[in-house]
Amino acid sequence: MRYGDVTAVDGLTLRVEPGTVTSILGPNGAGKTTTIETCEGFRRPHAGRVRVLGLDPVADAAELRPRVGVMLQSGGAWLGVRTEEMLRHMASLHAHPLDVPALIERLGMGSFARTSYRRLSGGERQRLSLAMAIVGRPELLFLDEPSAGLDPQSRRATWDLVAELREHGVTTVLTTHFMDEAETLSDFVHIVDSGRVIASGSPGELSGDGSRNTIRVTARPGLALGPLADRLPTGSSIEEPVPGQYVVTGDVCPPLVTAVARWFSDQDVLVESMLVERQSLEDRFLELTGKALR
Ligand SMILES: Nc1ncnc2c1ncn2[C@@H]1O[C@H](COP(=O)(O)OP(=O)(O)OP(=O)(O)O)[C@@H](O)[C@H]1O
Repeated sequence: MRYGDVTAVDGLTLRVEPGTVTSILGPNGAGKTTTIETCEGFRRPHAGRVRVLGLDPVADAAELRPRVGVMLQSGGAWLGVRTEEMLRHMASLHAHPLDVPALIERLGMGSFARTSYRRLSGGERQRLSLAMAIVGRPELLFLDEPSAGLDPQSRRATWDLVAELREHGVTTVLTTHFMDEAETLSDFVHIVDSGRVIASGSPGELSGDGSRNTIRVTARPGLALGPLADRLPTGSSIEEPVPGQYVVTGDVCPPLVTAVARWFSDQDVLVESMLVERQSLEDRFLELTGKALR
């Protein structure tokens, strides 16, 4: 996908399994929104093939519309319309919509049900957009930064809703900058940078994959580490950054943990504590995409 000279999405390949929650992560400008909008049929790809529920999002838009829920990054409602009115309108476009008052109650929108869109706060608009996306009981849901600007309560309510929809077999594809959101909600995560997928997997696989997992050992200070360093596999290292605190860095696997424990035992040193620390999804994200601002 290009905008003039800018190639926003560049040979990106990803597949979403039915009934799962998939998160697309990436720095600002990575191409997430463009990807999602292409799947929603709002943009026609310049090259490549996009299929949504087996259909072409542009050519088969009429067939897809009732089956797909879309939450855009910006609004989707017109300024003068009241919250409940907008939801009732959306519901009227679908054959078997959710009950509007129940949805308003479920998403805590009662206090602004009669407020016009123009007067809604950013978070209230977000909640209305989410409600608009799900009121038609979609099979597939696209959520572009669903919890941006939400307070913690609304964020949790959004997470609960996505998890509940998943239990009912709904497939969700979302973009987010919140790593905890991706970690909590997703079955699969795709990290996108410069219009391409650069890493994919479950949140556990992605964060566990990294080279920055550590074993932290507390024991008698000042041990000579050379002999242990010699026993460690290539790519691992050990240091004592604080007296009595030893840190082994590398591909932390069960044999490495055993080797480290055995070495301390061979020195007749009592290990006071030993902790395996896995890097977080955020650590992995920064490792893959770099720390420079975009
Ligand atoms: N309408 C447009 N016209 C020109 N360039 C655009 C347009 N929309 C997006 N771009 C450019 O395409 C690239 C990808 O943008 P996109 O909005 O898909 O990124 P994103 O990953 O969703 O970013 P963010 O996290 O900031 O929302 C960026 O370089 C952006 O400047």
